[in-house]
Amino acid sequence: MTVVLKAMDVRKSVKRRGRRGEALEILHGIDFEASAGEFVSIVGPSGSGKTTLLRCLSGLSRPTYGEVQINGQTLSKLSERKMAILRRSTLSFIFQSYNLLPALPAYDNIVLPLQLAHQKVTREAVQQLMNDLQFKADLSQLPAALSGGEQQKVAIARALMMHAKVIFADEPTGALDSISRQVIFARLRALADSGVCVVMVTHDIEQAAHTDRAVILHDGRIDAVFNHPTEQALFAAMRESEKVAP
Ligand SMILES: Nc1ncnc2c1ncn2[C@@H]1O[C@H](COP(=O)(O)OP(=O)(O)OP(=O)(O)O)[C@@H](O)[C@H]1O
Repeated sequence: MTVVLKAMDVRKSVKRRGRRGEALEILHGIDFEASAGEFVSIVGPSGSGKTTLLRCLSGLSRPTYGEVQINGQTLSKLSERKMAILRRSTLSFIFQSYNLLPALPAYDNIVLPLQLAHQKVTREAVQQLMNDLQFKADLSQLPAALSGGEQQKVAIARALMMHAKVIFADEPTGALDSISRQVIFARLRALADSGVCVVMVTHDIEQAAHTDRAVILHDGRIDAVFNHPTEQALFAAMRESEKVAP
């Protein structure tokens, strides 16, 4: 399998407010690899650094130390322009907070990245995908008129339409009912099976157990890695380091 994503000794510090700029290290040296066709989950307790890691891996945030490579390109060495091209051509993001543009109807939110990347898209293709995702609302609505789950589906559709080679997803099904959760998860699973590299942050151990590899994060460090994880193994590992109540 071709490695498409590689992180070497990634550290991330932030400046703490009101503490004379004192730095707080959130990630303490993360090594990570993911290949084409691999579905990797990142799990761990709240505050363990999952979102921070995903942002560093995806180039949305610059590590303080160490480096991230996507398709052999070191992100910190890319110009803004080259990074923008890489984002448009190769990467897709599903954010925890949806990141929809409030002034644009749902449909426009979905197709905007495609239009920016000069890719063709038809209303039928978008409607078909939304039907598959069991999106029942009107695509001409503004995000504010949609429920949290519907907004999440719009954000997911926007990412899926891009035909990206690497998908970064932060709690992509957090706002969804259980049927929708399964539908979206199955979609991501199928994309990975077709050769896409999917990296997903999740609190859902059941879902993580259906990914190819689960990385457990604890206090900004990788605590354990499971290839072909099982729910039992993941729960045991989380308990082991007192991350979930027994
Ligand atoms: N910009 C920032 N300034 C200060 N602290 C931050 C900043 N970003 C993240 N943190 C802290 O770093 C830690 C890790 O945050 P992060 O959001 O990565 O955790 P997480 O594992 O994704 O949590 P959750 O599961 O709750 O989403 C938290 O303690 C958070 O408060």
